[in-house]
Amino acid sequence: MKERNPWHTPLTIIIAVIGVIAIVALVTIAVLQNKPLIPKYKYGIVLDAGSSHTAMYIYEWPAEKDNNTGRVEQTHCCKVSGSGISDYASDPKLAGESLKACMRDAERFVPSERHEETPLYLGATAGMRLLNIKDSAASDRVFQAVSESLQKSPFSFQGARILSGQEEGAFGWVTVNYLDDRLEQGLETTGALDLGGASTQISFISDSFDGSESPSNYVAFRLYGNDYNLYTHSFLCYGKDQALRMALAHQTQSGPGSIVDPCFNNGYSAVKNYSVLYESPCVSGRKPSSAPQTFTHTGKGNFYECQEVVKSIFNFTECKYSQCSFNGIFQPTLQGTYGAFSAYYFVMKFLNLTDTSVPLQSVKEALARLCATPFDTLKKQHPEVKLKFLNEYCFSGTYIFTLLTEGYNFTSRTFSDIKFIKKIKGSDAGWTLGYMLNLTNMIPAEAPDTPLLPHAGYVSVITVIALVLFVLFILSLRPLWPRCSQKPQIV
Ligand SMILES: Nc1nc2c(ncn2[C@@H]2O[C@H](COP(=O)(O)OP(=O)(O)O)[C@@H](O)[C@H]2O)c(=O)[nH]1
Repeated sequence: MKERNPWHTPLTIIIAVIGVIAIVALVTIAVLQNKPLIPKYKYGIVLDAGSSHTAMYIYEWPAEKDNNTGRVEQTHCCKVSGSGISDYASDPKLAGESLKACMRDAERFVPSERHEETPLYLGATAGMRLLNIKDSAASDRVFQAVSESLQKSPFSFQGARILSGQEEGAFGWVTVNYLDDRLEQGLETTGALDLGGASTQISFISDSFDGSESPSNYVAFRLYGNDYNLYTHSFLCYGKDQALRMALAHQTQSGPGSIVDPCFNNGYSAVKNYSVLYESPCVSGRKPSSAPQTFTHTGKGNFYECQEVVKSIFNFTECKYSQCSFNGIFQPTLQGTYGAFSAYYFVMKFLNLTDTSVPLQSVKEALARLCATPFDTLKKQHPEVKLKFLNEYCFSGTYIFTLLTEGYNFTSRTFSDIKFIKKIKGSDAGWTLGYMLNLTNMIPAEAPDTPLLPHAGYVSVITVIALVLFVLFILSLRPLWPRCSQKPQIV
């Protein structure tokens, strides 16, 4: 006769089934309870109304993670066609019209059920700062027109305003460090170098700076439980387009009918209007009293001579502080690494000079070669590059080199601390993300509480504990285990 399996008693089978059901239920509940919710995103839109153009950025973050960092990402960027809003001073309505195509784009990228709650900001930078200096009524009319246009969008329009240079510098620094996850983790921060069309910003933390020597360059932050004493300065008129105006103004002081410019390649020639050149407040005070209507601008392409012209737009001597960058502006000792973006990136990328491990002398030599290249050859070498940019690379490269080395005092040792960047983890480097994070209170002053274990770790621990409990439970029933397999003992 076949012997019965001693485990096949009704009691052990019932215990095993209940045990398995209990474990499955425990793990299922743990997984469902703690599973991140189906990603539902929230959105924010920032329009960067720059001097040369406007760009719209859409950011998204998981709805349930408002207070965590490293989670806000740029999902879309739309370049507004045409020029910057400050160029519409004579016809402000067109400034509002120009934004419409990108706003329609935003309606497609942001799910319609989120439209109403999505904040929409417009921040204007140095182009509008200059228009405001030149004609504040015209600047108000431009803001009126863009605000009316944005109010018609389905988003929650939060206003249009000019950012101060200090805000532009500080928010650029926040963006770079946020995207690099340096703020939440309390890591050493990286400085931010931003070169726009009309202004340039430098922002960094220096141990030697606590704000006492030059309070106007000081911004204090408390982020994720850490205090930061940030040095920041924005140089109005030292963006690359206004710097070029100042260099041309220097060369046309006497009102000549033509100039031969070492910062433009040999073979370049254009007729330029005196009144257009001198309309900017950066140079308007220097307009020659007698000059023809136009002048012929031709190039001769010489880096070393160009550097002399570029140096003439800086004042390196005046300084009432312990140390200065230029124009009598205090700057503490450079420290740490730097992310250089916007026009720094465009120009250095074209020049193939984004690798800063090359010696400064090699950068100089590359610039000397570029400036010495005849313009026709340059056009043949780069048929894909827009002429308005190609014309100016000799000037722009020389300007960047001079600004960094003579202006901010980067040396052949510290130059390699600069990284020329466009994006970090898919989001553009610039002030817009930092601006939105600040306005939506998305970076807490204190570090948020974090769960003891990550989700996967939590589920594993629960499963292991459940199994151990089950085994212990079975073992505790040992007295009930059938003993029929034991041999009868002989007494
Ligand atoms: N070489 C080059 N320059 C660019 C490009 N896009 C913009 N720029 C120039 O870079 C400068 C800075 O541009 P941007 O960061 O948009 O500055 P903003 O308009 O002042 O905000 C301006 O002089 C622009 O004309 C590009 O694709 N290539």
